[in-house]
Amino acid sequence: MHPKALLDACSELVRLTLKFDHPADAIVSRFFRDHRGLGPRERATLAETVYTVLRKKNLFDHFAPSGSGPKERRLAILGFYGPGDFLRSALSDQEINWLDQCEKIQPQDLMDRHRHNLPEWLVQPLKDQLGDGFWPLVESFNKGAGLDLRVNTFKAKRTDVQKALAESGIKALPTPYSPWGLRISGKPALNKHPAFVAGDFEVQDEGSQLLAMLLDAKRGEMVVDFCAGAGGKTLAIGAAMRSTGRLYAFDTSAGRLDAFKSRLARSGLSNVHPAAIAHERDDRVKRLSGKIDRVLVDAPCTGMGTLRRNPDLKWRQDMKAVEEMAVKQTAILQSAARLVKSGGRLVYATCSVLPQENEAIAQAFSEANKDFEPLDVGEVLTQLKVEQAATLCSGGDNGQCYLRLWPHQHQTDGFFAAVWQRK
Ligand SMILES: C[S@@+](CC[C@H](N)C(=O)[O-])C[C@H]1O[C@@H](n2cnc3c(N)ncnc32)[C@H](O)[C@@H]1O
Repeated sequence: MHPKALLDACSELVRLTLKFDHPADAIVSRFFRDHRGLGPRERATLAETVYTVLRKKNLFDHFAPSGSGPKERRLAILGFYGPGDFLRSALSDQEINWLDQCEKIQPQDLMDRHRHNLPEWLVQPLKDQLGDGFWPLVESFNKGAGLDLRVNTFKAKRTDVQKALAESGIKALPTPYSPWGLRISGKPALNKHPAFVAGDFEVQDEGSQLLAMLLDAKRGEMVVDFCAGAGGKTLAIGAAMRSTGRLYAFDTSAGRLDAFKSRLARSGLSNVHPAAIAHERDDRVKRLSGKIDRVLVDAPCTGMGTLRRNPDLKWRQDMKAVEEMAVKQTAILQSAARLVKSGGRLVYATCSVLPQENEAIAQAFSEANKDFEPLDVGEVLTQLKVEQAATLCSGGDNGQCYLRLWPHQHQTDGFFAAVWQRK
């Protein structure tokens, strides 16, 4: 594609994304569907340009007024993903001049808001928790995420998948904490790889793998993944159960559960039972009350731990959304807890880094439900032979009460988890 045409396409995609009426990944996928002639490189340029604009929106909004032409074009120029010469061949002299001026500005000459590129409502909660760690977190949010795989241990061994990938020229190293994980260098296309097609691995962040591990589901048990969505964690739990027992995958979104079906077929698991529920107090939930060995509540959340992948989320939410989410999370956790039988385990998890969606929900639940005894996540992970488990945790007397993963410290998305045992 000619540089001018590619820049025009980038500007159009930036315009569509900045309406914030749909998630950015959905808008990008739709754009690609509507423009089937785009090649892989052009798609990469388009997607990365849009994501850079979303990541650095405060900074680019600060630079844009000194340029000329439609705003989305100025933003696309600033965020353009590709060689500088290629971009400049699409620009007017005036635009080249402006871009040169913008690129000369040093980070130390900028105001904090233009450096952190976060909405104000999100800044203080992060600074309060992290202190000096705030800027390293910001840096990792602005870099994009790596690529982790979870080996389907029901079908394959981690070393064998690693070898199969190496034979195709894909370098994969064992993840530091999850015994199921491989971390890939670069972003190779994997969905046609024979090992993927055979169901030997799934793409899954190492943090998500650790959440599924915390459930410690065993062969033959009755288990519920209460907010199963597209089933990422369900598959990990089903494999841990060696395809035995019964694993219910509940979700209020029938669409997400549908998307799960092809992954489930590939996984080879026969113990998973997806079921759409109307809400958390659905009759199906009532019928299973007190009968379940382990329940995972991977609650809907603001997703503020996933800003490396979903930078649009920070612009599409606010404190009011956090408060509304907390009400929903409390209700779902309370309802899901009724499923757990005496001696059974309950895990509450989010991919948010905000205490309002995490510690606050867990503490309130512990106070209101004295029959649920909080377990130290650090101890649970140590028993599961996860290396350096204590460094993944925070809270409580020994700092090991909750799982607390951070992109800048653990190279995972931001995750939280709390674990209880019913007395
Ligand atoms: C964080 S996502 C789950 C991701 C999924 N566990 C995975 O690993 O791929 C939260 C899910 O909760 C579902 N959800 C929202 N409200 C719910 C409710 N009241 N009961 C059950 N699920 C709900 C959403 O549809 C969404 O799929």
